[in-house]
Amino acid sequence: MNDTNPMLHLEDVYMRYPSRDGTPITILNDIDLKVRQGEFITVVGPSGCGKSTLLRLILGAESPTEGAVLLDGKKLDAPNRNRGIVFQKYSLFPHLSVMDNIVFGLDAEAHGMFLGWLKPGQMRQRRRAFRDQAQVYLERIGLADAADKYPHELSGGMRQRVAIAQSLIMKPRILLMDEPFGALDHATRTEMQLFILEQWEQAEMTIFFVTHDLEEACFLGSRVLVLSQYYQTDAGRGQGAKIVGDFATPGGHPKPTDFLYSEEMSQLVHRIRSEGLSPDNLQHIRDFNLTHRDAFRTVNPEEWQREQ
Ligand SMILES: Nc1ncnc2c1ncn2[C@@H]1O[C@H](COP(=O)(O)OP(=O)(O)OP(=O)(O)O)[C@@H](O)[C@H]1O
Repeated sequence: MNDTNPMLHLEDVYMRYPSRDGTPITILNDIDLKVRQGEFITVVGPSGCGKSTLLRLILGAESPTEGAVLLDGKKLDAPNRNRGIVFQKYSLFPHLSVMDNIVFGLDAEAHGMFLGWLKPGQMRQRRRAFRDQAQVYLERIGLADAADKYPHELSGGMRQRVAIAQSLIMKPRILLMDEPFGALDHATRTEMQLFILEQWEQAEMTIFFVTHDLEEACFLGSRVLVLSQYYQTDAGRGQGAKIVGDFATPGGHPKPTDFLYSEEMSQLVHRIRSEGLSPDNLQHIRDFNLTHRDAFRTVNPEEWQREQ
């Protein structure tokens, strides 16, 4: 990686939120992360450790309490078309057709930029051009015949395709995906994994993809980041999450589908698990080796202790 000149640099980032009694709680603790253009970064870690917070910082929806998020060496501005986001649910407007959902971002942007000086005829022409562009994306996502349908008429997988197209049409440099396939059944999920790899290849984007599924993280990512708040430092027990693992995935990228079932992949999953996380077994940040089976699902310390 070109570490000296990364596209995105989270530089010594701390994120703190006020707790109920007003004292600040550290969520992200000194995150330093350099990312180059075109990486497919998957992010795993215990529930509540700060994965979505990390995405919000990269989106520019929030600013770090300390440190900086730099894009091309400059402090990140407010969210804009350079950075798209797809959530597990609720990315679509239920009252808009598939076509209008996809066109929405372009329309909103044009409305903000051109209102007041475009003549009605020009606006109509521009809108037609947007719809033509959306049609290209509809074909790309295999939903060319669904332009006039509404989200409630679509399956979960189809809805997520539309949500992805809604982001892609803005041609973002960075696509942020927060457990986008978490609500899908196994078959649809596999189909969507191949779909996003295809889109990533075609659009040459950088992707951040949060998931609780380690297999998914290893299959999709060119790089897997492990974020966790369970660690010790020389100063005592850690506060807030750090990046405790940063793995380049083998198998080339995008990987052949049979990588999903390969020995190489199960070794990587095992390695991440064994260098992973459990609240009961705090390790020094230098030598993580935490092995609870649910480490990457739910590790709320009280819950975990109750389960034992
Ligand atoms: N605006 C906020 N104010 C206060 N606390 C917040 C705020 N946003 C997030 N948090 C807290 O920050 C922590 C990290 O939340 P975040 O949603 O980033 O974790 P996560 O790893 O994405 O969780 P999950 O895996 O469950 O989706 C949580 O304890 C959450 O309650």
